This record gives sequence, structure tokens and C-alpha cells, in this order.
Amino acid sequence: MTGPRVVLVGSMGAGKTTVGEALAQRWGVGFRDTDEDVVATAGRPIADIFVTDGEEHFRALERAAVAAALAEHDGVLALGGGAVVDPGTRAALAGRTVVFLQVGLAEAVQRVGLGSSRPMLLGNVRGRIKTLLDERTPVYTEVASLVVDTDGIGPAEVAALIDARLEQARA
Ligand SMILES: Nc1ncnc2c1ncn2[C@@H]1O[C@H](COP(=O)(O)OP(=O)(O)O)[C@@H](O)[C@H]1O
Ligand SMILES: O=C(O)C1=C[C@@H](OP(=O)(O)O)[C@@H](O)[C@H](O)C1
Ligand SMILES: [Mg+2]
Repeated sequence: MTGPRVVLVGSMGAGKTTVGEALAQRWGVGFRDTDEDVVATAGRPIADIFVTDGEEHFRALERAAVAAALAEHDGVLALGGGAVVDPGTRAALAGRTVVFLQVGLAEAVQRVGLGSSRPMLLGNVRGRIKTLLDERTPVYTEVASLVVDTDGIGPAEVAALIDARLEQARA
């Protein structure tokens, strides 16, 4: 199957964007992030899309961005944390190399910060991340062909670990 060399999924704060950039650099391939594609299409930040048009509208833009990226991009692809909640997106990931970047609650909160601008975390960052981790961890696990625990290791090390684990899996 053509398409991205690897797709990164996982919670907000798992490091999909940061590790994805590091991995693309390591491999000398392009990097794409569906959040960036949505922002470019809408011409405004994610928080503005949520405020003005609501989450449903964001999810529709995200669904289209994921479908386009899966069809067009052959490098590293990072999804937004909620993209895999869509059943069509999950089906489109079947048979692809999908890495679930796992992060524990405490470290996810530390990474995104208590004053996060991510609209899904408004109100109580720790409580919202806990709820989303509980709801979505089974979904991330379902779509993943590889699970990498990122707690306590920096982005460059996570990228190196993904590289090594994928190499191992190919051998
Ligand atoms: N493995 C890691 N160790 C420490 N900090 C990290 C790690 N991965 C990401 N970060 C930091 O956490 C924050 C969120 O990372 P980001 O890549 O935006 O996550 P995601 O795209 O999964 O929401 C950023 O400030 C980033 O620098
Ligand atoms: O988990 C979510 O529902 C979201 C995650 C965000 O992406 P990151 O996971 O890259 O932070 C972004 O798509 C949006 O704020 C919603
Ligand atoms: Mg991201």
C-alpha cells in the first residue's frame, strides 16, 4: 500500500508533532501534520474553529485532511489526538504502519501545560486528559501496529526507538 511511511497516533501531549518532525528529519523524508492542514484550509487556528463553528465542524475538516494526507503523503504523518475516533479514519488506517505514542496522565499534563490552548482541554486540563485517555486508549491500541511508551524519554530518543522497533519488525 502506498501512503505515509508511518502514521503517528496518541493523546494530546504524546509528542506526535514533535517526534514526527524528528523522525522525518532522521529519515530525510517529509513531515505532515493534519492539524496544520486543517489550520491552513480554514485559515484560522484550531481554537478559533472550535469557538466559531464547534467541534463537529473541526472533525469534518479533520476527516478530510486525514483522507487527503493518507492519499498524498509518503513521509511521516502525525494525526490530531481525536482523529481516530472517526470510524472511517480507523478503517482507512487498516494495513498501514501506525505507531501509538503512549504517554501517562501526569506526563501528558506536564507536556501540554495547565494553561493549554487546546480547546478539548478547557476547564480542567488534568480531568479532561484523564477522560480522553480512558476513552481513547482502546481506540489507539486497536489501530496501532506498534506501541511505543514515551514516558521519561525525550523526542529524539522516541524517534530513535520507533526507527529501531520498525527495523526489528521488518527483519
Ligand atoms: N518525549 C517527550 N519528552 C518531553 N517532552 C515532549 C516529548 N514529546 C513532546 N514533548 C513536548 O510536549 C509538548 C507537546 O508535544 P506535541 O508534539 O505537540 O504533542 P502532540 O502533537 O502529540 O499533542 C511540546 O512542548 C513538546 O516539546
Ligand atoms: O485530542 C483532540 O481531540 C485534539 C488534539 C489536537 O491535536 P494534538 O493531539 O496534536 O495536540 C487537535 O487536533 C485538537 O486540539 C483536538
Ligand atoms: Mg500535534
